[in-house]
Amino acid sequence: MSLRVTVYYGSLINPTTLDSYEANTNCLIAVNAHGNIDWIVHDVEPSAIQQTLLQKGLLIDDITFTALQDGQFMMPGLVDTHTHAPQVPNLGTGYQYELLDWLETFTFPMESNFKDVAFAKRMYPSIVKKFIAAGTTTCCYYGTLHLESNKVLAEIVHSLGQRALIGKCNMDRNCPSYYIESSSSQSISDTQEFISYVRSLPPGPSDDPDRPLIYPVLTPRFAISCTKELLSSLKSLVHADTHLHIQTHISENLKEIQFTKELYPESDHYAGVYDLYGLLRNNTILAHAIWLQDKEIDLVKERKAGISHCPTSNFNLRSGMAPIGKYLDRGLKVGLGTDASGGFSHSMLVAMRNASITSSVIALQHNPTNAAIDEGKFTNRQLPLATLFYLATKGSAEVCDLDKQIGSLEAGKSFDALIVDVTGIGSTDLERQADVNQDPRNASTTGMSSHMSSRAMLEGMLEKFVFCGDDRNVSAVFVQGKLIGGTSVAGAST
Ligand SMILES: Nc1nc2[nH]cnc2c(=O)[nH]1
Ligand SMILES: [Zn+2]
Repeated sequence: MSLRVTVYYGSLINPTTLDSYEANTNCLIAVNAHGNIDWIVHDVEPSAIQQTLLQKGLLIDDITFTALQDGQFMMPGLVDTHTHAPQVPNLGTGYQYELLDWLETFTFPMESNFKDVAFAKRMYPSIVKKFIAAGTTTCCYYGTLHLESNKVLAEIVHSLGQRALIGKCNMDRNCPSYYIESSSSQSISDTQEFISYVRSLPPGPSDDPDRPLIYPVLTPRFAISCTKELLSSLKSLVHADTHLHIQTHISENLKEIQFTKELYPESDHYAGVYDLYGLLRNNTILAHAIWLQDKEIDLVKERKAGISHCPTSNFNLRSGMAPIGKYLDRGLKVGLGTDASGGFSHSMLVAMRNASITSSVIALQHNPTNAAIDEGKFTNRQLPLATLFYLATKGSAEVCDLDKQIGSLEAGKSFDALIVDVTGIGSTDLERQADVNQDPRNASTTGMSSHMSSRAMLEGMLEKFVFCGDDRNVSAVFVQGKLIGGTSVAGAST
């Protein structure tokens, strides 16, 4: 990376709270040589750019300057809080089954292929590139149970420049004989080796060990697939390592919950099992969480663990609809996950759409006449665009306990960002809006757009991207300041 400061100029859409975001035109964002954001200034007219740079101590000749084009805006990168890299070859298949049969029939057979390291080396590069092309700058990956193939996954993610949490699955019971760990002690020693391996990878463009690209994440697959002996060992491991992230599945499917109850009669509920083994804390990511009881919600909140809402998968496997509005009103941290291949898409845009549909169906169930309701801000209501945007970025960063560093574009944070280009999505009106957005002086001469504020135009652009966009609209993907993907990159492909 060049030692020069890079300055981006254009529209910026940035999440702020659960139900609001900033949308500003003519923003300058300065990114330093380590890929961190030095400063952001809003509403700088083109004629004032040089003066603004001078005030910041920069000469235009000393920087790399990139101006966004009409129809483009910057936003923080998407953060996928839950997906399975080795299941991507199965995308779109197997949805005639519910969770436990689906695991047995489709998922374990596919994952077991990754025993072969050569297979992992062949498959993982294109899998990771798919997530990058979709605008996912940070991804929480489940790997398989295989130590060496998980190292391959970590190496590939690292070399492609994506930020990620990567976990080696722990699973030593209730799995088929061809895909199960030989003992809890083997599971633990492989896990320890994997954690050390990931932590020994170079930090990446930041050059800062406190901002690594890849984090290890402890990954007990779910309570059903772990013996108590294994969970006890994992407890000691997490107790000794408070920085270690944890991810697992919880309360996804009613048969799964029943089986968990039978295996762990000593616990009051599903969340209680994980709590008993010290697995609920501020850096724990709990995937699905569809059927949490009230006391589980309280416990998860008290432990500051986060929920990964995986609505596409929840529909496909007919697991249920997570009451995300209720969780938000109860103060839980919530992010979104694609959960490939329970989810049929690697794209967080698809997760956002299905989160919207889930909330709409819940709203219709509870309030079919759309009467005024008085149940908190989000409970039983359709989630607005601002909330979907927040969940996919800042909310997901909170769930990963990385919100000090990523999730929004702010001075001091890493420049993990997208340049989105919405020209060509659906409506020529939008292109006219985009023209106006770039130069407000055009507003009086551009048909229907003339009465629209730049805020309204940017809202329209974000909405179009979320509901109608795809990889083709992701022009540039930056992680820690480095351009790692997007359609603007020569040879970009998925
Ligand atoms: N959706 C989903 N749920 C799980 N529970 C345990 N393993 C899995 C998995 O691979 N996918
Ligand atoms: Zn999953």
